[in-house]
Amino acid sequence: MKKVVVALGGNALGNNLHEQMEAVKTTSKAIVDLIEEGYEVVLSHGNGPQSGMIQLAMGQLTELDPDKYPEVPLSVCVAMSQTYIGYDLQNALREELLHRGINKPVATVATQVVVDKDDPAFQNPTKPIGRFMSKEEAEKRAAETGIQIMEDAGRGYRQVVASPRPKAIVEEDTIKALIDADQTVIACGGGGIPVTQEANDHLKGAGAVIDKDFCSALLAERIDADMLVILTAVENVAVNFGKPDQKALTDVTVDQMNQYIKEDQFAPGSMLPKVEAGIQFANSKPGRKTLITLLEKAKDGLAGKTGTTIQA
Ligand SMILES: Nc1ncnc2c1ncn2[C@@H]1O[C@H](COP(=O)(O)OP(=O)(O)O)[C@@H](O)[C@H]1O
Ligand SMILES: NC(=O)OP(=O)(O)O
Repeated sequence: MKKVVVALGGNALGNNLHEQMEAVKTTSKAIVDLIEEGYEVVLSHGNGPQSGMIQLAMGQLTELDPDKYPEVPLSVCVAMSQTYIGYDLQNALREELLHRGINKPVATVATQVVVDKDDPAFQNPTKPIGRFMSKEEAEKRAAETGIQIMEDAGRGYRQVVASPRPKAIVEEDTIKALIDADQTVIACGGGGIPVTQEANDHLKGAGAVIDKDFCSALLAERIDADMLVILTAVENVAVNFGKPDQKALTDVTVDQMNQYIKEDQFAPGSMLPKVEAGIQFANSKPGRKTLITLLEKAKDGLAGKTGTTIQA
């Protein structure tokens, strides 16, 4: 049986609970299609919009009464987003599996991911989170609250936070045990809850949002997956993206992708981390491949009919 890690884009999960509950229905159909095809699927997901939404909501409580509601660290907002999204996803998957007569338990693992406290990313925030804003609104919020902002792939302005590289998955053995028990696992949501290793076995929450594509690549390596499948809002990675001569990429080697990176073909904070994570996984062992495509095209992409495939 082919083992695949499917990384689901946070921007495809909707901007509120209602949108998310609708989105996970479509997602579940696409994922159960793969399970029916015989793939062993491990699911991860983004949380960019959701972690920002939770941080904003928690911040409003603090503004109301800082003594009663002290500031909630970003690591806790990420933990909340894992359960907020995992809960909806696991319920929708459970329902879709049962409707198709497949008796397969689904579980979300609250996953902590170790980052290096000296990671230079802590000094250079690049991860867009929360809602999209106009330039004027973003600049006003930055001046009022001290947040850092960045233009996000032609879609508007967003807050940016530190995004250190994932080094180790604390709950790796739990995830493997659930896979071995033939359960469908949702893990490393939102790139994992960022923690640093401290003295006396203590794990301390870090103020960051790990890129879920890098974390999914690490997860895929650690569970010895055959393929990393990154599902996002475009069917193909493109060169000259957004320009009249835009060209979709289909089968690309790691060397070609590295050349395109040198040419600045992929936007930082959106497509660049996907391509870099895809290269990392494809390079980690002979035969491993990464597919980047649309959620609705996952089945066709795995059948080699569409999407962008990266291999060494
Ligand atoms: N070269 C490129 N090719 C395709 N898409 C690109 C490229 N550069 C930037 N993008 C943008 O990246 C987006 C995917 O990133 P993002 O929305 O952050 O991912 P996620 O689905 O994980 O939330 C695409 O929808 C597209 O707007
Ligand atoms: N954590 C993360 O990478 O989320 P998005 O995919 O939603 O940006």
